[in-house]
Amino acid sequence: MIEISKLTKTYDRGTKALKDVNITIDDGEFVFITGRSGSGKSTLIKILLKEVEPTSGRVVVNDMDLRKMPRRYVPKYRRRLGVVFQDFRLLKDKTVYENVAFAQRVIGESSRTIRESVPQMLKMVGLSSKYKFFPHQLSGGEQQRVAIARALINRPEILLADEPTGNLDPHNAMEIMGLLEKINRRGTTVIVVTHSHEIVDLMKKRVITIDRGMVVCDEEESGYHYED
Ligand SMILES: Nc1ncnc2c1ncn2[C@@H]1O[C@H](COP(=O)(O)OP(=O)(O)OP(=O)(O)O)[C@@H](O)[C@H]1O
Repeated sequence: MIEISKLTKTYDRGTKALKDVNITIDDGEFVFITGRSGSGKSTLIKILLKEVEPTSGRVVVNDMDLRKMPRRYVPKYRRRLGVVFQDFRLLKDKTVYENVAFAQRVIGESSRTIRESVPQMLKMVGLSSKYKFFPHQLSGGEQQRVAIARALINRPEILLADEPTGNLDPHNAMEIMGLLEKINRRGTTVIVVTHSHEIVDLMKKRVITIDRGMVVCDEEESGYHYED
C-alpha cells in the first residue's frame, strides 16, 4: 500500500513541483498518473524511489515511512520496487537472458534459481525464443518486454512504469499495456505514468491527473480532463 499525504516538493530554485498531494494506492491496484509536461509526475515517481527528498509531507510505502528510512536501507528498499522507463535502459552488450539474469545476480541469487526463474519470466513476457538476442536486435516493444521482465524478476510488490510506451507505436504500446494488465492480475500493484489519452481511455482504470503539482482529478475509469 502507498500512502501519500500532504506531500510538497519545492526544488532549489523555487519551482513548486508538488503541492499538498494526497494519494492512497491499495495493494493490487492498477493506477495511471497523468498530466501535461512539467506537472510533477516524474517528481512523484522519484520521491517514491527515494531519489528525491520531499520538502514536506509523508510518504509510506508498504508500511515504510520513507522519511524515516535509514540511508543504508535505500538500495534494499529500491529492490522491492520494479521500475520501467521510456528508454528501456537495457545493458547493450548483454543478451536478453543476461539482462534479466543480471538483476538476480546483483542480489546474490543462486545460479540454480536464476536458471529456473529467467526462462519462466521470459515466457511470461513472450520472449522465450529471443533469449540469445542482444537489445539492438529487438523491436522497441520487445526491448520494453525485456525491461519489464528485468523489473519483475525479483518479485517486487509494486511496478512503477514511467512513460513505458513513450517510444512505441500504438500497436506495441497496447501490447505492453496488455502485459502490464496481466502482471497486475497476478497480484502486482502497477503504477503507470503516461501522457497518452488513448491508452488511458482504452484501459478503463483509475486515473490520477496532476496539474501544476496538484491532484486535480482522481477517478475510476478515466477521469481525464486536461488539454495538452
Ligand atoms: N532537479 C530539478 N531542479 C529544479 N526543478 C526541477 C527539477 N526537476 C524537475 N523540476 C521542475 O519541476 C516541475 C515538475 O517536473 P516533473 O519532471 O516532475 O514533471 P513531469 O510531469 O514529469 O513532466 P514530463 O511529463 O515532461 O516528464 C517542472 O517545472 C520542472 O521544471
